[in-house]
Amino acid sequence: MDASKLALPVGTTLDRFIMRKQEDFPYATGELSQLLRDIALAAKIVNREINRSGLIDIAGAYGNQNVQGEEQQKLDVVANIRFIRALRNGGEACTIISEEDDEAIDTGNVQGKYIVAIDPLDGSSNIDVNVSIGTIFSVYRRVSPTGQPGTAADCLQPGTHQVAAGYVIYGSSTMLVYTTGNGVNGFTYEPSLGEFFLSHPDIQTPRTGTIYSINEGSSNSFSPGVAAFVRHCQDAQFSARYIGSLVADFHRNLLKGGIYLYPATAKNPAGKLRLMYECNPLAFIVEQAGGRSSNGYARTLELEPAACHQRCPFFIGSPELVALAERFLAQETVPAGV
Ligand SMILES: O=P(O)(O)OC[C@H]1O[C@](O)(COP(=O)(O)O)[C@@H](O)[C@@H]1O
Ligand SMILES: [Mg+2]
Ligand SMILES: [Mg+2]
Repeated sequence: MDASKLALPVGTTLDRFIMRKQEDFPYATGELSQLLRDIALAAKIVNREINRSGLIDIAGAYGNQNVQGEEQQKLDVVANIRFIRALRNGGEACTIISEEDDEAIDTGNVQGKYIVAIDPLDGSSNIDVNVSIGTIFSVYRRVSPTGQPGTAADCLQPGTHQVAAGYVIYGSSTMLVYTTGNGVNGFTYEPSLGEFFLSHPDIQTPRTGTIYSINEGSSNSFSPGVAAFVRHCQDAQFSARYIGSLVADFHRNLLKGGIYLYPATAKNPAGKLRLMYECNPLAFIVEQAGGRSSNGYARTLELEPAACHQRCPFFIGSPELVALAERFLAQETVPAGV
């Protein structure tokens, strides 16, 4: 009997993978690696709270509205506290842009070189009904000198300046998927060992697919181009899949091929999703996996942010499907201001 068969390797931990990747960058100083570890630690704690959210008094509304005018759920607030605390204690982030905070947060880490934009809990409408939810994060290097708090210029950088981006999906299993601009890798959480293990190396998204994800409840106010594209998907007998948690819809389509669309609608004339901590990080990931992302006209990563919580229309997924949707929109007259 080959003894090694008795103790099969458990795999590559996230920590070890981060360290190995750091070696790819001769001038790396370990700060970005530490920041990614800080995010992973907070994700483990939030995962524990999500898994037992039905048992502890963590369900339901918190009783406040965030800057978006959305009712904050208790888990939105808990996740926000956990990630901010981990990033503040970790010392690498000087400023945090969070969906749940009106203003950018000065962490006090004046030597910190990084800005983190974060959606602490994505898919809030699905929190209390045991449907997959997530966390989305984006990392930029500051442009202002260290030794002082981060500035507005540090916060409002286009997506092309991201040095890392990722998401955590709290689903049937918990996964962390991230990129530092060197491919996309996915790690599955093993709760009994408290470790993320490499489970999805070098993710590549299929060039096309037969899944489309859009809230058809808003179809009355879809632009003619969006309506025509949705009809095309229906005529082609694509599968309509819409969980209502961006992270979960994006993750499925990333692995299987497909397109997620959140266009401008009467209810959300500028789109619903936020450029800095929802669209840019997922656009960085999808492009690193061979996919495509735009606002229907311009590449998401090249959009110039004017405000931390600005929204934008979002088309993301398999490159051929997103390009096709853009062609349908191009046949429309371009609405003013897009
Ligand atoms: O209910 P709608 O309008 O379809 O919107 C669903 C979308 O809104 C979101 O819930 C917005 O994110 P938050 O939950 O972080 O606010 C996305 O996850 C999801 O894709
Ligand atoms: Mg969100
Ligand atoms: Mg959120």
